Amino acid sequence: MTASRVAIVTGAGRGIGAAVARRLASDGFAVGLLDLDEAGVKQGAEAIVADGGRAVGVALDVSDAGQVEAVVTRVAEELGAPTVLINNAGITRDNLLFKMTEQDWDSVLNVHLRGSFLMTREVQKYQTQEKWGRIVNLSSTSALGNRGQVNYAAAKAGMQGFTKTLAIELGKFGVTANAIAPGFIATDMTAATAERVGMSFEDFKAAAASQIPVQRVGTPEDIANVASFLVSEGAGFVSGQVIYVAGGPKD
Ligand SMILES: NC(=O)c1ccc[n+]([C@@H]2O[C@H](COP(=O)([O-])OP(=O)(O)OC[C@H]3O[C@@H](n4cnc5c(N)ncnc54)[C@H](O)[C@@H]3O)[C@@H](O)[C@H]2O)c1
Repeated sequence: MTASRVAIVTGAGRGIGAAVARRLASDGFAVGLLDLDEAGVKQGAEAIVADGGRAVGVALDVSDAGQVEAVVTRVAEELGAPTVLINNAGITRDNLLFKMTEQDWDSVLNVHLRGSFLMTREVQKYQTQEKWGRIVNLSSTSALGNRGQVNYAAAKAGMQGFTKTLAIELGKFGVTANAIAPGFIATDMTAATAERVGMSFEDFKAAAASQIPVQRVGTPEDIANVASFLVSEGAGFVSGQVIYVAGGPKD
């Protein structure tokens, strides 16, 4: 890999995004860690720098066009042209359809779809200029349908169509776009779901694991491993794909 490549990871303050940022740094990328949680990304960037890597952590709301433009420009100035983008920032606002508010709907679609659109529109300027790029979008097994998640399922299915279209439009510039669709990954997001349904996280994970063919829930590193491959030089002929990382298909 060219040592100077720069990656941006959104939602890098914790969970999957933080693990992907650490992994890309150890793969040799300079990493811009972006998140609403400024303390989280600053800490993540400091840890990468302490390990001898290059990184910057910046606060950002991915659904705010002005902030996206300013922050991507800042990362480019501090680290160099960002040519890898991991659209990972996400939220859930679960409710059955009849209880779901417009706010629940709008906030989830805004972070996942509007946020990924704004980030990608900004980063593709550098990718098309450099004639090389990698985009990885976080979808979910919920894209196939999940009770209590009409908003999230719609957003995560939307991420798949978004990804395939990016692959078609940007391929001629040497840019690939793929989606990772995780199953159950143990993070604060799934811990919050456990709390909401009134279960301990340990019991919730055990119940989930019993339904997964490999009999365990996933870790953020399981996702980071696949992201690492998709952004590598060797993955240049893989584009427009959705990779399910879920311990096997639904039984
Ligand atoms: N955990 C799972 O089981 C699972 C499964 C499938 C898909 N995913 C997806 O993977 C991604 C990461 O999930 P996670 O489990 O690490 O979640 P998480 O809640 O632990 O972390 C998400 C991060 O995104 C940040 N974020 C939220 N809204 C933002 C915004 N508007 N701008 C910038 N940052 C924002 C949060 O501050 C947080 O640090 C999400 O897109 C999620 O939907 C997770």
